[in-house]
Parts: sequence; structure tokens; C-alpha cells
Amino acid sequence: MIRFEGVTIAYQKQTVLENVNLEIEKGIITTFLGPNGSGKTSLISSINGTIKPVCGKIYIDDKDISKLKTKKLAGIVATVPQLYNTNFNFTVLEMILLGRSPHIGYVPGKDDIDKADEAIEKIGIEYLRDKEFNRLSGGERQLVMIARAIAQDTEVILLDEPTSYLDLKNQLKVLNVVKQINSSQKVTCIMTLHDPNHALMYSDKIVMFKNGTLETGTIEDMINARNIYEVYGVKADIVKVNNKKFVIPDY
Ligand SMILES: Nc1ncnc2c1ncn2[C@@H]1O[C@H](COP(=O)(O)OP(=O)(O)OP(=O)(O)O)[C@@H](O)[C@H]1O
Repeated sequence: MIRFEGVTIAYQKQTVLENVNLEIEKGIITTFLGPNGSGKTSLISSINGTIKPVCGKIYIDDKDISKLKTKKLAGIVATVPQLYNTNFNFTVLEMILLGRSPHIGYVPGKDDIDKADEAIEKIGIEYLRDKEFNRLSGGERQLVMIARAIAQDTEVILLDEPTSYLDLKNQLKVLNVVKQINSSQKVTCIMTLHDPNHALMYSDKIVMFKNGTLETGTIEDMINARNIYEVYGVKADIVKVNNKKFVIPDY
């Protein structure tokens, strides 16, 4: 379980989230939903130690993450960031092997290359394996970063808008891979998403960011017309098609 106790996140003088007390269950998919600028990325980045709370504590399975060394934390938490650039001319395989660094010394071994190739195959990006990462499109890079997180082989994967650069088919592919690694390996997955329909299709629990406060619950509890209006200021109908729930915004 990931537990936030009295966590406040602030940049210079701007407090983004104050006194967050939240529990994220182990082994399920939790999605952060909220408007632009509401603090989703900030909160997700506090779990991998990129952002240090100004006060409060974050625990993963009762381990205070502020006390863990970077390499140790990277062995527990993998991250798929929103947008990733590197100054080095790494190939895709080399980028994915970087995800293995919590597990290896200075030189990757055969096991590490096998893990990277397994992740490449899982995402279906064999055709990108030997290309230069910096020359890929935004969507291709996102697929590589997801493969890297899988190769990292951690208990927790954080995905910050994992579908933002992807076409419709790749959006579903990536979300299906998230679902698959969650159900087969019981990896705790935490995503930020903008599409409430994706949240409905692929999450177990939702954390909604409403004007600086967080509300959490099951998709059934959280995804309703009132919450969609309160969070986004958009009127929507919730409809059922083939027994599946969808959010249809009023436009
Ligand atoms: N490095 C930073 N320095 C200063 N302010 C920042 C920094 N990163 C984020 N912020 C501010 O913190 C607030 C929350 O940003 P954050 O990126 O966490 O929101 P978000 O919900 O993920 O937004 P989006 O949906 O647009 O990605 C915003 O007002 C943003 O301007």
C-alpha cells in the first residue's frame, strides 16, 4: 500500500496540494482524474521521489520513501513520464536497458537484455529496437518509456498521461498492457488520465482532484455526472452500451 500522511506539495510560493492523507491500495489500478494544473503530476512525482513534499510523509509498504536511496526506490517504483528527452544518442534498446539499472552493475548482462527484449515484444515495438530514441515521434517515445518501465520489473508503475501522444489503437494497446501486467504480476499501477472513459475502462479506483481536495472511491462511486461537472465544469450523461458505462459529454 502507498500511504500519504499530511503531505503538502508546493513550488516556491504556490501550494499545489495541502495536507493530503490518502491510501492507494496495493496490486490494483488507481487513476488520478482532475483538471489541468490540479496537481496530478506533482502527486505522482512525489511517489518516485522526484518531488519532495514540503511536509508530510509517503510510505510504500510502511517504508518511508524519504529514507530510501535513489537506486533502492528505483527498484520499487518505475515511472513513465509525460514527455521524455535525453541528451544522449541512445538506441531504443539502450533506453530500455536504463530501466534495468536498479538491478545491474555497470554492464547489462544477458538477463537484462532478455528482459528488455521481452518488454519490447510485449509492447510490440520490435521495429524500433535499434533506432535512435531522440529521432522517434512523441507516441513512439511513449511506447518505449512504457517498455522501459516494464523491463524495470518493479512492484509499482507510475504512468503520467500514458496515452497522451498515442493514436487510438496504441492508446488501447498501452492501457491493455497496463491491465495485463497488473493482473498477471499484481503490479500496483497509478496513472493520470484525461479521458474519463479510459478511467472507466481500465481502473479499479479513482482519485479525483477537486479544487485542492482529493476524493477517492471505486469507478462506480466516482464516475457520475455530478463529479464530472464538479471536476471539469462539463455536463455529461452516463450511458450504458453493451452493459459498459460511458461518459458522453454534452457539447
Ligand atoms: N516545476 C514547477 N515549478 C513551479 N510550478 C510548477 C512546477 N510544476 C508544476 N507547477 C505548478 O503546479 C501546479 C500543478 O501542476 P501539475 O503538473 O502537478 O498539474 P497536473 O494536474 O498534472 O496538470 P496537467 O493535467 O496539465 O498535466 C500548476 O499550477 C503548475 O503550474
